[in-house]
Amino acid sequence: MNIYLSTEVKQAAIALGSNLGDSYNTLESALTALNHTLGINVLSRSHWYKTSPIGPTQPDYLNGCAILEIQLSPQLLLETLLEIEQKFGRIRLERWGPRTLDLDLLLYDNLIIETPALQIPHPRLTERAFVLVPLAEIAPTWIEPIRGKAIAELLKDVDCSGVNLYSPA
Ligand SMILES: Nc1ncnc2c1ncn2[C@@H]1O[C@H](COP(=O)(O)OP(=O)(O)OP(=O)(O)O)[C@@H](O)[C@H]1O
Ligand SMILES: Nc1nc2c(c(=O)[nH]1)N=C(CO)CN2
Repeated sequence: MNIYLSTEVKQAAIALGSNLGDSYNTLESALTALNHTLGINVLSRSHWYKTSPIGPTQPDYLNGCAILEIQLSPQLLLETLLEIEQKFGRIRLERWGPRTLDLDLLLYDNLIIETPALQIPHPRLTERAFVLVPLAEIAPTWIEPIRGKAIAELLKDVDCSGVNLYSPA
């Protein structure tokens, strides 16, 4: 892939998830891979959380979020996330089913994008405690541009009972 670096540095928020294989190592390695990508700098990251699965019956997930400084367009950033998913052998058998690595682009600066291939903010961001809990840890004042509400405010509207801090053994 050709990389076109912008001179402007923007911020993006991403979600990471895994519930197949060695999830902790996969998630840590995915963050390292992102940080080693031209045009991406991992600015901050949340703790990992063990979360009850939403969707079909499947193992618990490890979830977390990161804030990236980026010099890539939203489309190139999404392509990069999809490439890293593939690199970590993403296996996905069904919609919302188990996977080795899931990377979602949640927010990009204050942009709203609604195309078939890319929606920002991520359409299910505001309903997912497994995303809002880690995101609120690192970006509580970031305003979700469709609702015009801060992440810490959106967190108040979801049930966080299935989201627990994870400490690696
Ligand atoms: N903001 C976004 N972040 C990640 N993928 C997106 C986004 N907007 C659109 N997509 C598209 O959605 C496609 C399918 O995503 P994916 O397979 O991760 O869905 P899912 O994980 O099963 O469900 P969910 O989207 O609810 O997390 C991706 O290939 C990508 O092209
Ligand atoms: N707890 C949890 N549940 C999920 C997750 C996830 O990351 N965490 N991802 C899904 C598909 O995107 C479906 N269900």
